[in-house]
Amino acid sequence: MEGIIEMNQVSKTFKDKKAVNNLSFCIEKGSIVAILGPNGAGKTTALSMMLGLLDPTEGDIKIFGKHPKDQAVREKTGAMLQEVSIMDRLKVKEVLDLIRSYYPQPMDMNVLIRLTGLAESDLKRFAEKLSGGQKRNLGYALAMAGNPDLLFFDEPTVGLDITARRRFWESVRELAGQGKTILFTTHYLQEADDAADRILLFHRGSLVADGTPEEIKSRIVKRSVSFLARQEGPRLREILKTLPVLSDFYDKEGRIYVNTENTDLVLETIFAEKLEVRDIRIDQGRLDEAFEQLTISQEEAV
Ligand SMILES: Nc1ncnc2c1ncn2[C@@H]1O[C@H](COP(=O)(O)OP(=O)(O)OP(=O)(O)O)[C@@H](O)[C@H]1O
Repeated sequence: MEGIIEMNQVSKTFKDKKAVNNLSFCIEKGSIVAILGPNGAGKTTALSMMLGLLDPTEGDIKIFGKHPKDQAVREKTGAMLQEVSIMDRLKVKEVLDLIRSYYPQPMDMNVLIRLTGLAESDLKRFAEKLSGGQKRNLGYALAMAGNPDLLFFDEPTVGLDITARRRFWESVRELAGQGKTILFTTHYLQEADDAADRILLFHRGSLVADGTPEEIKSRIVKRSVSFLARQEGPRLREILKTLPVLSDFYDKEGRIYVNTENTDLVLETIFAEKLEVRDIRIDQGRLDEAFEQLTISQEEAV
């Protein structure tokens, strides 16, 4: 696979604050990657370095095999940052035409309008008169105006309603299907899970997990097998304690919970040992709870 973004031991320090700490990863062509992390995790700083807006204190960044500030890289890159700044006194169509004119092969205006959900009537309006959500759509259109191969979005769905959010992610999927590479930041595990092929989990400037949403979820979400025991004899406890996959086990309101990474093995043991249990349930912990726990436990480890 072709590496579009290569980060090699990249750090950024502001005075004595290490905002990004020794990041190394490679992002492949056509992928949709989420940088996920709580406030202050270093997401925006990392993105700004990839865009060439900030220089790393240490390490090396290559975009399309070149320095992020290289003109050839800029021509193939689009970005929508948290604050969408829009030129005053220009109508939406005029702004889009102006930005498109800077690029050798801009995106077709009709495609741009379709993908971003800007209405025909929006095009004739002054950009500064648009609503917050419409300004975001314009920000998205401006990011794509040059028909870039690589797109960066910093918290792209903040302030968008559910319909606009869905349209946005559908269009991002379409772009990835055409071989474009997309990197976005988010605070929400659910959004990263819904939209990304790969999640880079940041905490306090460091990369603490890297994998598919399934891998990240299975790492951080606890699963449990629970049941009611007909007789809560010592044999049951002894057998449960021998399970190699056990991470925790407790009673709650008469139900026994076995927290485990391998629910299949717990079930197999229950049946093989003919344990007298009934009403067996498999539960998956909530994603948001698990994410919160992970970031808290990372904080405690620091
Ligand atoms: N220009 C700067 N000068 C000093 N410190 C900075 C600067 N920019 C960022 N920081 C600090 O670096 C850390 C990482 O900030 P960054 O904005 O990258 O985090 P983030 O993950 O994008 O957060 P958020 O989700 O709140 O946008 C924070 O502690 C922040 O205060």
